[in-house]
Amino acid sequence: MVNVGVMGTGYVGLVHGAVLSSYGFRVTCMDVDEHKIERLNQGFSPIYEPGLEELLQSGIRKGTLTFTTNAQQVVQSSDVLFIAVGTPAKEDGSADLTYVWEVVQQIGKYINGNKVIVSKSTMPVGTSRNIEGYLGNMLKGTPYQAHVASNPEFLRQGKAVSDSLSPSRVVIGADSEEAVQMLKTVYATHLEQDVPFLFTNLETSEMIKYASNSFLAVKISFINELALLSEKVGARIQDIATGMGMDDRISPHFLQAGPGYGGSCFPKDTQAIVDVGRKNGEELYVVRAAIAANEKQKSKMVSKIEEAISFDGTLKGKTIAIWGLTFKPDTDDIRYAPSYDIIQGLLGKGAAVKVYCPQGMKQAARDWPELSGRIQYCGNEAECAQQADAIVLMTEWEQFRGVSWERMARSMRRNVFFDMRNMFAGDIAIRNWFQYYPVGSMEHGYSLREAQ
Ligand SMILES: NC(=O)C1=CN([C@@H]2O[C@H](COP(=O)(O)OP(=O)(O)OC[C@H]3O[C@@H](n4cnc5c(N)ncnc54)[C@H](O)[C@@H]3O)[C@@H](O)[C@H]2O)C=CC1
Ligand SMILES: O=C(O)[C@H]1O[C@H](OP(=O)(O)OP(=O)(O)OC[C@H]2O[C@@H](n3ccc(=O)[nH]c3=O)[C@H](O)[C@@H]2O)[C@H](O)[C@@H](O)[C@@H]1O
Repeated sequence: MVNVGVMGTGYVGLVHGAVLSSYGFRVTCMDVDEHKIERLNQGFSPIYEPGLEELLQSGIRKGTLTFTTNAQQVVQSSDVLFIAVGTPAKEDGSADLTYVWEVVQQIGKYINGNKVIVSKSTMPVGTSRNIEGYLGNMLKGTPYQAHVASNPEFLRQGKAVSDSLSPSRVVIGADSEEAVQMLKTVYATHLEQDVPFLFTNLETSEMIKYASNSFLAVKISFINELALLSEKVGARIQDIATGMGMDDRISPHFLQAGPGYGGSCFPKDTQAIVDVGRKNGEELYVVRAAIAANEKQKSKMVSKIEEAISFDGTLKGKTIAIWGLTFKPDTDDIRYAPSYDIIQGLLGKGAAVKVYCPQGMKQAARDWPELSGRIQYCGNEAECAQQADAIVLMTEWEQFRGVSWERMARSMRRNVFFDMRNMFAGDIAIRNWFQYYPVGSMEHGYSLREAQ
């Protein structure tokens, strides 16, 4: 039986480790964060991800899943080591590989046999080759070999467990036959399930990851720009997306207009690939435009709110209720969430801001200290809406479907609803109580009859 080590227990490492343990592999997950490891050893998931805690507890019970802060232990007890640490953006947009190199140095220091080293983290092209070179040097004069592979992760937060159990594809970049064979063993279940596999070299595999995320970001920015135009010319963005999506070559996915993409990956990965382009003398104009359009989208949303509710020419004295802080539903992650920019924009224009989010409030209080004392955290949607002039729905949490529009509206000073996700675009009831502003159609001129 193969022993698996995973270094880094974030959204990717933890889910990956838990899923592999459910296939019966003996998995050790390692992290430098002692508090996280302590919680994990008690069977608690440090992140909110549907289905994860059950999987963790089952692995712990069966004895196939263990957690440690000891790098030596994980390196020496594993046949295959997955690197799943963060690769955040630096100030200049390039990927910060500090954590990756910390891990690689630990592997070089403690390696005690032949190992397969697999990058799951998203790393700029050339990084795996550098890791191969570094470990090769470290192992000179020993009988050991480090077989390096790139195996990018494509899971989505909020669906991380199901995406890991049934991935869209498995991409394996490797020159070494040992690495390929090891990964075929680890992913035997996916091979049996006929999940598509792509074998390629290290560089191509690294690029596939950035290419995929950048392309999705381009798609979102494209539809968002058309949404802004649609609001001016009387077209309806959702119907445009439907019409475009009927063409198989375009596909209907990732054409949902909104306040701009966020999360820990699209913003940083688009910047990182532009940086790689520059360093190699190739300006990536399309990706750069997607980044610029995303920034524009967020500031346009602030202007839209300002124009609609500054009946006396200012946002000063207006209270705005923000529903949803996380960058998408079913996650507690607020990294690069568009809600942050919109809150800052509204505060900058003098509005008072109240917020409610089913999962993101603890994180916001911790990670956005500059907002502390400037926004009011609320216990639920109703408390947030109370005495507000407008509600701005930033994240499409399903629980928002359960609210009573009448109750909300009656508790507010004014009844304006900005639906940044078009969650209620087809809902007649909300229009009985609110002046309703979706993204990408000419509301509130969009009448009840048209909505039917
Ligand atoms: N979050 C996501 O949905 C996806 C992320 N990715 C990529 O996967 C990588 C990891 O992302 P996340 O899981 O979101 O990151 P994360 O920030 O949630 O977790 C990273 C973990 O690595 C740990 N760490 C840092 N230095 C370490 C060291 N020297 N040894 C052991 N552990 C260490 C941190 O304490 C943290 O727990 C990134 O490159 C990201 O771009 C890829 C696909 C999806
Ligand atoms: O590399 C990563 O980390 C991951 O990044 C994204 O996954 P994730 O960030 O979890 O979330 P998405 O569902 O892709 O959404 C990203 C952002 O785009 C926005 N979005 C998405 C789709 C859409 O049509 N419109 C839109 O505005 C979402 O609201 C969110 O803010 C990719 O979808 C994953 O395949 C990839 O593995």
